Amino acid sequence: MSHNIDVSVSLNKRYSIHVEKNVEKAFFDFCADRYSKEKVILVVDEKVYELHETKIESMCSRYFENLFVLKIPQGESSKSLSQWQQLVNEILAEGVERNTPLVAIGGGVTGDLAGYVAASVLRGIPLIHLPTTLLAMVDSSIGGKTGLNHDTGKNLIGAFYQPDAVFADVEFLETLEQREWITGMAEIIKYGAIRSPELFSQLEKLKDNLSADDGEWIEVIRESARIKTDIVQEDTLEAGKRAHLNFGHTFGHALERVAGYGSISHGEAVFAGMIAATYFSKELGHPIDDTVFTPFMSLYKQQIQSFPSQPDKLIEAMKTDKKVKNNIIQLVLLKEWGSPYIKPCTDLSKLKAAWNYTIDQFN
Ligand SMILES: O=C(O)C(=O)C[C@@H](O)[C@H](O)[C@H](O)COP(=O)(O)O
Repeated sequence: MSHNIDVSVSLNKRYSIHVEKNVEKAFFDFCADRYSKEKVILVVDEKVYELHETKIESMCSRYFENLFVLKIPQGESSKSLSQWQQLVNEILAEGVERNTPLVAIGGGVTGDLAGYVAASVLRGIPLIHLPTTLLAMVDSSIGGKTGLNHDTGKNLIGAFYQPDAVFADVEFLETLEQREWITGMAEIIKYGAIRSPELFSQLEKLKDNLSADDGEWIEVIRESARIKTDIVQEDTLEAGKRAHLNFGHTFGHALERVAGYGSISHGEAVFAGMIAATYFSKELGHPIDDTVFTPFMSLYKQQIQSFPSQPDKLIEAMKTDKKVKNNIIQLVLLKEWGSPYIKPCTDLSKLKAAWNYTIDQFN
């Protein structure tokens, strides 16, 4: 039985997400059916390359004759215009054609940056995601969002650009640091909040066993990918429902920016953002039992060294969110677990109260 998850984003764009241990054969078969074997561009996180050079080279050179490897520094600061420009310069200097594929190998930063590079070189070259972190496997490699950060806000530059395929090889998770597992778990908790609350108890069991050897992790990754796929298929360009995937992010992106990109990880910020959004939902009278966050709280608290404690500054940062309409911040809130909705936020005192509550939880 195939475990692939098929994504259909338009009449002429469909692709598969493979989640399995060792994707080498699937990757070979896929490429052999589609691309010239002459050259492939690999945009790879330098730390991932250091740890997995043999695996990456063996996988890619099984089909491609020339690997053009571009390493990028680890961390959020790589999602910058200057890093994008450097990659574009190197690719154009090397020489590529419109059917030369680019493989993004790494976490969310690598995928977002390399995706935007693939979208812009020659107005678009084929893109394949090889996510190596939990977060990239369950979220950022799916759905075609690419992005760079700007001084004025997170992910403010980018395009929707769908990959030809996603190969999530869970063997990469064997070297994943604990902080990265925790970061990825936040997006799974998000899927629990907006769609499948049963994920909360599944994740609670798995949180003390951070190993992809556990088949239950693979199932949770597949289930998360299915949820994201369902939503993206319904609303590929985020005209409506897709914004629900932003639950916790309106707050989280503001936190990342005010704390300084990288000092609080994306997942840590999203977890805190979900606490703020849940508090806000409860203040509006929605009956939500927020003790589901309790088992995870200490994991996130121990990672976040210094939590920004200026609610006004955080609210200012929320005003550059991409969902802002007519100068009004649009929050993703919950009527109950599994039932998200968009709420224009006109009451800034409630927003401040949500921030103050969240700041208290982390100090
Ligand atoms: O794919 C989406 O849509 C999401 O919103 C998923 C988010 O988890 C992800 O972090 C995304 O990159 C945030 O996008 P943005 O549009 O808020 O920048």
